[in-house]
Order: sequence, then structure tokens, then C-alpha cells
Amino acid sequence: MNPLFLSPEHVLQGGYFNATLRKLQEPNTTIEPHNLMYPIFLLENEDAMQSVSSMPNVYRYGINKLIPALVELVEQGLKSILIFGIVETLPKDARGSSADCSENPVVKALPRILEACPNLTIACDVCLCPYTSHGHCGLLTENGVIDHAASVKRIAEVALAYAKAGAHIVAPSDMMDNRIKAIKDALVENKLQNQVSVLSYSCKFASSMYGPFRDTMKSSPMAGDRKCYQLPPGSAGLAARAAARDVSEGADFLMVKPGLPYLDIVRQTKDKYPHHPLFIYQVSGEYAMISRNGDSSEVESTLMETLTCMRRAVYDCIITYFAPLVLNILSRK
Ligand SMILES: NCc1[nH]cc(CCC(=O)O)c1CC(=O)O
Ligand SMILES: [Zn+2]
Ligand SMILES: [Zn+2]
Repeated sequence: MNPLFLSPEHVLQGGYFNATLRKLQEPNTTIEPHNLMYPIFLLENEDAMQSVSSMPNVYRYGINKLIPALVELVEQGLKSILIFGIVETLPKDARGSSADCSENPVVKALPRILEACPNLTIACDVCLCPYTSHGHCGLLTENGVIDHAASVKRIAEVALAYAKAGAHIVAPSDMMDNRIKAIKDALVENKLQNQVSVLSYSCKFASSMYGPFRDTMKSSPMAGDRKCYQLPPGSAGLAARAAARDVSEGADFLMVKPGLPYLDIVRQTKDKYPHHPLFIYQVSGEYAMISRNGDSSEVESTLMETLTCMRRAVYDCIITYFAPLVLNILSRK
């Protein structure tokens, strides 16, 4: 018996007393630039640049302001972006016609971003809510409920338009059943299947944490809510079935959204589909919460702790409004 009565197998502190040993104890949780995707709010007005009141350091850009910002971020290591179009003068109507018209800001911007940043991977969010007069993510019947077949057909058309305009990834965020297959079919019919991948918002929950995003996008539903297509927050079962549905329909990448309160879903999805790269969307409400957690050094340490824990859970790519800050932190290491 040793004089201190310590049982050797219960002495853990001998295994993490310096920084190198601590790194060994956190396997596979490092973050590199290819693990980050940066969401971009794109305005119709090409010369505009507006701050977002509920999200410090986040801007809505017209293409002429976006290009120089992106060129600089790519120099700092940015590998991928996720674009959201915002219309202000183009009309919103029942079928979301402005989502894929030739004047749509995303359709117009894609060739210019591809030219300015040839090594940047560009994903486009595909949804109808920023473009419909009723603000829902699908099309509605006369009775005001989701018209499933019409919605899926329309979402596939929009995805195809972004694919034709040069998007590398189309990312449907509407949560309609069967839209992944409809999009894949459209890509095949147009011989784009080997040039465009499909990132499915597969496990997207009806969360209260999308508030700052909806303010920014002006995309809240005019009536009702999204609970008939986004998942109930307590349902691990529907999340498992939604991921299975999207895998069977040919999704290249899966996603869990929001991130932090849903890490059990992240782990469940990764365990079931280890061969599908998994994305987490750290949403606008999470961004707002972390941004307010103290001074800049506390914000940075909270952010990195959060991303490390998410990585432990395990994701392959994190979609985060903090991407520029993370690149900056990585460059200082
Ligand atoms: N389809 C709309 C969409 N696409 C991405 C987000 C949320 C992003 C965020 O909060 O950062 C939302 C909001 C919603 O579904 O209500
Ligand atoms: Zn939507
Ligand atoms: Zn969306």
C-alpha cells in the first residue's frame, strides 16, 4: 500500500498534466479550415452592405461588396460558403418565382464569385421561404396546408437553377419529404450529377433559435409556423427516420440543425451513417448567445470550447457565422 492510499488505476491526473498530453486526450477534435463553411446573406442591391442588428459582425452584402470580402477570407484560408439570397424589390408570390428568375441575386452572383474565387466551394441554400408571399418553405394548397407534390417539384427546379448557374453544392433546407430524390433526378436529367452535390438539411428541428436569421432574411411565415415540416425538438426517432429517408434518396451530405442542444442527434446520425460527411449548422440564435458571452477573449474561448465539443460529438463540417473569427484564431496558434 502506498503511503497516500491512492489507488493507481484511479489516478487520472498523471495523464493530462501538460498541453501535449491534453491534446492526446482529445483525439480527432482539432479544427481545420476545411471543417468550416461560412453563411453569406446576399442582397439584390449590388453596392449595398448592411450590418445585422441582432448579430454583431455579420453583414448583408451586395455582390460588389461581397467579392473583396471573400477574396480576403480565401487568403486567410476560407474553403466554403453557403449563400442565402434576399430579395427587396423582386416580387414575392405564392410559388416563389423570384427564387430562380434571371434577376435573382444568387443566380446573378454565382458566376462572379466563381471567377473571383476559383478555389472556393460554393453551396446555395435552396428554399422557397425567402421568396414566397406567405413565407412558408413549400407551396400551399387553397386550404393553406403544404402542397407536397407541387413543393417538391418547385424546390427541385430552384436547385437545378443554382446548379446550372455554377453552385458546387445545393442545400435544400425546406424539410419536405422526397425533395432529395427530386433534386438528384433533376441533376441526372441535366447531366450535372457528377458536378454538383446535395447537402441535405436532413435533421432540421422547429427551433426558437432561428430568430435573428428570420429577421435578417425577412422570411418569417405570414401565418402559422413550420412545425408540420421541421422536426419536433424532442424527437430523436423522427431525426433518425429523416436521415434514413435522405440517405436512401441519395443525399451526399447530412446535417443536424441547430447544433448545441442537439449533439445527441449528431452522434446518433454519425453512428448510423459513418460514411456520410455530417454537417452541423450553428444557427443564428447560437451565434447571438455566444457573441454576448463576455468580452472578446471570453467569446473566443466559449466559441472554441463549443466547436471542440461539437467535434467530439462528431461533425465533419460546421456551418458557422463565426468562420472568419475561427480562421483568425487558427492563424494565431
Ligand atoms: N429555410 C429557412 C432557413 N434556412 C436556414 C435557417 C436558419 C439559419 C439560422 O438561424 O442561422 C432557416 C430558418 C428557418 O427554417 O426558419
Ligand atoms: Zn425555408
Ligand atoms: Zn433555408
